[in-house]
Amino acid sequence: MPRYAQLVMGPAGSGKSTYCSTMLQHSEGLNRSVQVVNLDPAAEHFDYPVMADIRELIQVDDVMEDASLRFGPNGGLVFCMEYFANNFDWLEESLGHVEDDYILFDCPGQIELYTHLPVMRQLVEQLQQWEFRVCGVFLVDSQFMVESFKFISGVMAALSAMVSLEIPQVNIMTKMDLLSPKAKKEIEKYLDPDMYTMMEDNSDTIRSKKFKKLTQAICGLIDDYSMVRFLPFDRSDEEGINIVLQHIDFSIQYGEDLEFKEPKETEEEPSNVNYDEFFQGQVDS
Ligand SMILES: Nc1nc2c(ncn2[C@@H]2O[C@H](COP(=O)(O)OP(=O)(O)OP(=O)(O)O)[C@@H](O)[C@H]2O)c(=O)[nH]1
Ligand SMILES: [Mg+2]
Repeated sequence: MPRYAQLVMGPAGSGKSTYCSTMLQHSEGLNRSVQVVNLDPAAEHFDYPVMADIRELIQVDDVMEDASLRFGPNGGLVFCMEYFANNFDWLEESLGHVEDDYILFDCPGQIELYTHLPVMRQLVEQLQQWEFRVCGVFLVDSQFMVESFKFISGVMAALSAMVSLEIPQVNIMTKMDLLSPKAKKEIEKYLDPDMYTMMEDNSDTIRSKKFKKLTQAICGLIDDYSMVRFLPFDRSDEEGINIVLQHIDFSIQYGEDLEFKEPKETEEEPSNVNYDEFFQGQVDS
């Protein structure tokens, strides 16, 4: 039986932990069993119950306090993640093995983890060895995507995660509820972008010829290969959350091997009781 995982990634503050707790609640509503693992050794608070927490293995504060290491917060986090990569047996033990496992991994926000450090790729390879089908979920804050140059850098960040992890990836624009109606309209063009038009709209602002050419080449590459698309995510919109979940499920073929489960009987009982009472009433009268 395959197991399923979402690797929830993205820059600091992009909404990863909120996404995990929203997705967890949404899945519970669908009667689906989903668990969350916190992989952020610097996490201070999150509002979901965890199946496992990396802070039981190692914490950034402890690393920073260590006089022989002398790390700051960023170096400390990288150290923690490397320590984690050398101790995957901790994760194996914490995960156990439940039938139809579906696990969300809430990852740290340091962008270098997804661009050039090997840790996340090692994690993906390890999960695949444990029979997980892994989907990368890359979150970007929609507030920072409403201008085309910010958008291009968001696309590049998502793209570097895609290239370095080599797994299916769903890109998401978070915090859509915070956008004004005007910005919401504006952002539609970024969800399914035409990179050529976007580049032309802004080519006057690029002064250097070399940069103009480079931006043109990057935009062309992204457009020609349909490399990056974004799905909107509004934590209050159940239908939208479902669309995101369907895309992810599809990319890891979730559901194909599932056996049919009888619906829970407890939900049926009250209506049966009412019928019984109704018919009893008919007989009595
Ligand atoms: N309005 C709104 N706020 C959100 C949404 N998602 C996240 N936030 C807020 O954005 C802030 C950061 O969210 P987190 O979920 O902690 O982001 P994160 O990516 O886990 O942050 P780090 O782990 O520090 O990298 C919090 O104050 C959240 O309440 C959203 O969809 N809508
Ligand atoms: Mg977080």
